[in-house]
Amino acid sequence: MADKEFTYSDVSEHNTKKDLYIVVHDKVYNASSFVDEHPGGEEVLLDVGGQDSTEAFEDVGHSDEAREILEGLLVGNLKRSEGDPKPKSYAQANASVANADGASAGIGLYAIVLVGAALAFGAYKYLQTQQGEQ
Ligand code: HEM
Repeated sequence: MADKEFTYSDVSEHNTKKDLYIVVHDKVYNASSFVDEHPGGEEVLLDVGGQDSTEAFEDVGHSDEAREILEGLLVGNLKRSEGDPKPKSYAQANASVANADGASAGIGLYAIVLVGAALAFGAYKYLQTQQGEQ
C-alpha cells in the first residue's frame, strides 16, 4: 500500500478533513485520522491538505515522535510530472537562503568599508589643502 504512486493532482483531490493527504519530502501521507489529534491544531493541517507541506512541517521543528506518527500515516510516494510545483526540499531551500544572505551581507560590508575609506581619504586631503592655504 505504501508503494502506491500518486501524482500531484491525485493528492490535490484529497483536501478535506475526512480525506486529507499531505506531501512531506515527496512522500504522501493520509493525515485524516490525525487531524483531530494534532497538537498544532487542525487548521494548519487543513491549510496544507492536498499540497506539499514539507516546508510547513519542517519549519515547526517537529520532534522525532511527530516523525514517527507521520511514518504511520504513509500511503505512498509522490510521482512528480512536468508542470507540477517544484519540490520543496527544506534543507536545500534553507542552504540557498543562508548563502544568499551571507553573500549579500559580505558585499554590503565591503561597500561600507570602501565608502568609509574614500570619505576619510577625501577629508584628509581637504584638510591638507586648507592647511596649505593658511
Ligand atoms: C501529518 C503531519 C503532521 C504530524 C504527524 C504532526 C505532528 C505533530 C506533533 C506530534 C506535535 C507535538 C510536538 C512535537 O512532537 O513536535 C506537533 C506540533 C505542532 N505542529 Fe504538527 N504535525 C504534522 C503537520 C504539521 C503541519 C503541516 C504544520 C504546519 C504548520 C504543523 C504545525 C504544528 C505546530 C505549530 C505545532 C506546535 C504546537 C504547539 O507546540 O503548541 N504540523 N505536530
